[in-house]
Amino acid sequence: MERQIYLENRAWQEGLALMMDKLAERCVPKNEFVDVRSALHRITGTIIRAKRSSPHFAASAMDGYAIRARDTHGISEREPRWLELGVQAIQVDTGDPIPEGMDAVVMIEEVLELSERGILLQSPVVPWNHVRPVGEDIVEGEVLLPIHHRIRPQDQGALLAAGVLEVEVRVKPRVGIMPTGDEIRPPEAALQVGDIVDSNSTVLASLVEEWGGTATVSPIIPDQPKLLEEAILKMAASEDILIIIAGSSQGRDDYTAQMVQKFGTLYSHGVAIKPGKPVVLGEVQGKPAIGIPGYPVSAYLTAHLFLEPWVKHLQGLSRDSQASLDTVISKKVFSSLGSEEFVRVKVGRVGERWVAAPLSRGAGVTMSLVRADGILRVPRLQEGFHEGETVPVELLRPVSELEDTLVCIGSHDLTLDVLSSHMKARGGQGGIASAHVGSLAGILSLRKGEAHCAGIHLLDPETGEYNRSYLQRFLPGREVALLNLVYRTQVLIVPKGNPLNIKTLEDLVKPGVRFINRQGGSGTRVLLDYLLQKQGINQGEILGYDREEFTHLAIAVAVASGAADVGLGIQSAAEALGLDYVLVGEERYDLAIPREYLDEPRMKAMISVVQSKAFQEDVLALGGYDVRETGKFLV
Ligand SMILES: Nc1nc2c(c(=O)[nH]1)N[C@H]1C(S)=C(S)[C@@H](COP(=O)(O)OP(=O)(O)OC[C@H]3O[C@@H](n4cnc5c(N)ncnc54)[C@H](O)[C@@H]3O)O[C@H]1N2
Ligand code: MOO
Repeated sequence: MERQIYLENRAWQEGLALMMDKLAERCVPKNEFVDVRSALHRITGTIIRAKRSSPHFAASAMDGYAIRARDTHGISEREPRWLELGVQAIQVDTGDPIPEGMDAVVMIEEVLELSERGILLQSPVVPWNHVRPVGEDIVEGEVLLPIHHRIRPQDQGALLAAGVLEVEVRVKPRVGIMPTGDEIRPPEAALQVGDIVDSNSTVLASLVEEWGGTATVSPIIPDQPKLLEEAILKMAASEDILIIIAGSSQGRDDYTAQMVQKFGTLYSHGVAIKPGKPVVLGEVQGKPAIGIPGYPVSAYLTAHLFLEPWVKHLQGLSRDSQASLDTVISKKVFSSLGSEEFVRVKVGRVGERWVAAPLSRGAGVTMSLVRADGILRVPRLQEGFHEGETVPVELLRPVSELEDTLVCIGSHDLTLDVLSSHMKARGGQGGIASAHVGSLAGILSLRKGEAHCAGIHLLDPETGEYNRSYLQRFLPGREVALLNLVYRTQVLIVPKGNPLNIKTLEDLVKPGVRFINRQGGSGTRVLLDYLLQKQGINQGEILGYDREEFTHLAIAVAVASGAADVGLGIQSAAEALGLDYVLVGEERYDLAIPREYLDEPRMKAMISVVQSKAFQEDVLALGGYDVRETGKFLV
């Protein structure tokens, strides 16, 4: 088969419209009847009408006596009247049918006296007093639910009350999901180097369920045209929508587009989005066939853009519009011209403003989706957004949760995640939204009013003191508290067994030693530069001094993967990845908190967690931390 090298670059809306125009009329919703008791969340396929009235008999609305209203004409306080029990007054409870001939109810509290003879009343009663007439709630033939309504618990109640036992709903669209790739393994498999767990199938199947469809996941199909062909044809025979995961781009084993072309029609291979560009849009045997790119973030996003509309279409629905919020961007976002980019962001409210902090952009970083509070779209013809620009964010979490979130921008430390989960464990919804930009950039975020607190560890080379002088320099005139979070050990992170025998900073200039550095403005970088200067070591002689990463874990990963031989970072990052390390020194890591946020309930909740024993014990368990001043405000 001939390989097509260039992907198409039309707007994703155009790609979807192409598909819809060709297929929508052929793929139409179907109806079925289901028992109302198991119809929760199903979509009505027609107008649903009442089969009987409710109540279907006149019923007493109160506990008391059923009477004839006319028997009470002329009664007053001065002329009370006895009504004979069993003849003029019959005892009823709430919900009982009104006995033949009676037309009103008096409540038991309104009866002046009760004897064997009867009840004594002192005021007249109007007809239908405390009687629920037939059909008060529902009248036979009345419309109960419109078409295309998602059935809720209260709807089930009304349907049953109205005598509807079976309800006509849309048949759930059947989505076939086919994971492909020689390297893809089922979740329970023991993994060899190069193997990848099939996580996408489950994510896609769950999305399909959320959208009202049912998903069937096929076994994992290896990258062999013959097997792929068989599997696609089998899926086309039984499913309404076909999903082929991976094999969508240009690799040697990427066959999805060719398969779609061979057995149906290929409408578009590629659309102008990022991530998710190589998506395959087509039709096989009259069914929508979508080739979903293998990278997990790309898979999630393309499923939202192209699969959701089809699952909804087959139920007669259109896509729900996403709640959106105007936010201020905390960090410049670059984006390439020509593609619409979907950037995952954390969102929090600082003072009167909503702030969005961009998360990792990699299409393989599934945690960016787990952490994300929203998605920021950078339009095709724009090169990104400036820091401080106001932009709309589509929300992935309810606003109430975000209201509760503390925004912490600054240096990265593993204890921030522990802190966040302790806050949530105490019943707070929000926890901490942290963005890792380095200590100095964190202080600047405080200056711009974009964060409640900044994690900082900045050594003043003049005084050997931490943090305070930087606040005085960069936030002059502002009252800022310093809450100690931890003291932590900075180490040279080296591979297990320390093969290059690195002992001191001087070893960084040994021939062949490849270093990996932290970004300028990070406290770790300031510490490194301070120590190098003190020891008279020339930065220029360190191979890799210019290679930068943004977090301690990223440094540890670079060493673990062999991309570098050594980097400076915190001990807990080395321990987290099972690496060896050489002690360099201890440093102070504080949370800088402007005065005006100290009294906010979510800030008070955080401070009380920092001061708690349970939090400090969890921090110590990470290794490489000291909590001797944790939770203390330092001058
Ligand atoms: N030369 C080019 N290379 C690539 C291009 C390109 O335009 N030219 N596009 C890149 C982009 S963008 C994406 S997205 C990916 C799309 O990849 P494929 O759909 O072809 O999928 P694979 O290459 O097989 O896998 C990519 C990645 O995803 C993992 N994967 C696959 N299936 C699953 C699954 N079921 N669960 C979890 N993860 C899965 C797979 O192992 C790979 O790591 O191509 C770029 N390359
Ligand atoms: O477009 Mo791909 O989906 O970035 O990774």
